[in-house]
Amino acid sequence: MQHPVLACRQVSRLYGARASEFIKDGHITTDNVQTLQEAGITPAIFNVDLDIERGKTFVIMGLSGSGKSTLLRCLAGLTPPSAGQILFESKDLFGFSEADLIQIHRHQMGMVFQHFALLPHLTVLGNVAFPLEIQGRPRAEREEIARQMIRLVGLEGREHRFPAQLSGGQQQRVGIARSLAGDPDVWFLDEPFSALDPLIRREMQAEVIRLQGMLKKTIVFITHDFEEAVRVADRIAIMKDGLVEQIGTAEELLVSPATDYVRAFTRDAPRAHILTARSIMTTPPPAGPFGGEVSATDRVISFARQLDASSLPLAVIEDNEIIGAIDRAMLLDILIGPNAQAVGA
Ligand SMILES: Nc1ncnc2c1ncn2[C@@H]1O[C@H](COP(=O)(O)OP(=O)(O)OP(=O)(O)O)[C@@H](O)[C@H]1O
Repeated sequence: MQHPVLACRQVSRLYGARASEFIKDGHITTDNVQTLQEAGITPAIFNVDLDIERGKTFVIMGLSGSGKSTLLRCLAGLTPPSAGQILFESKDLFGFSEADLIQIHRHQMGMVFQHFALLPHLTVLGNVAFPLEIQGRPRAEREEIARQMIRLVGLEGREHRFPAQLSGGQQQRVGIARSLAGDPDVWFLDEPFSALDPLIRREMQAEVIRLQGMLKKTIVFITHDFEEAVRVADRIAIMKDGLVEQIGTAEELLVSPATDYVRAFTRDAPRAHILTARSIMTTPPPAGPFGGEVSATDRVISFARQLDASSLPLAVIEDNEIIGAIDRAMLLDILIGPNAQAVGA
């Protein structure tokens, strides 16, 4: 198996005047979060273990204050952990010299934040070319790359505008183009779209998916919106009070939530878009007849109409074999959730 691009090994970050009393030889001296809290310490992240695979989109989710930004900043080499190790390409990220870390930031990592952080006195072209200027590339080369990036995010023709002359969505496109200009290996996006209107937000999510399809970056994406996570993620980590509650695909989180918190977090998820035939089918399948066939990996949304119109169950196929069946009565459970209750009930 390929090594992960980024990994956390027992990573914690503590805040508070007495934090150092609880750190010895690179480890936290207690497993008990409450002990830390009683000493006035905030474990912004606590004993986090995770692997981020190459070319995949890893989403970090959780409510405000759960530790998402701290985790991202540790992964990006911006905030050193109080204990544990961040591995970047299997090497200790905070073991690099400051000069090497600067080179990693310039050449291998790109970042987009919620507030676009564009340079107001530079044009779109100037903003997008800025990281290339820092890299020391010649003017002609950086302008050519910047123009390509501007085209990539659909802002052609607006190269000479200033940030204040752009809408929020357009500004964030500039942020995206700028973060990609240096051709980073890892692309960090910290709630990149939460300041945008819902419609623009969906457009930008589609944009990330489109860019990811073309560029195959490794992405670390923070959001507190599960629907957004479902749209962009390969895998999702759900955080609560500095702890990672569970890591899995959206479907794994829905089908086998590890904690009540994860179950509650995913309660309003768009189930038909997430669940596949495999995770809802009954086995062994009945002898038939069947009203049609679906593949085990098909999402419910793709065959919901066919199922609704069929009085017979659908056969679920894998490797040319019938491995299960789905009937119409299941559709309601999926669409409204098996334990849904009327409001006020
Ligand atoms: N520099 C700091 N000094 C003290 N406490 C901090 C610092 N940075 C973060 N914290 C605390 O650590 C916890 C996690 O913060 P963090 O910003 O990582 O959460 P978050 O999930 O990103 O929240 P949000 O969604 O609101 O951005 C919070 O309780 C926060 O107050």
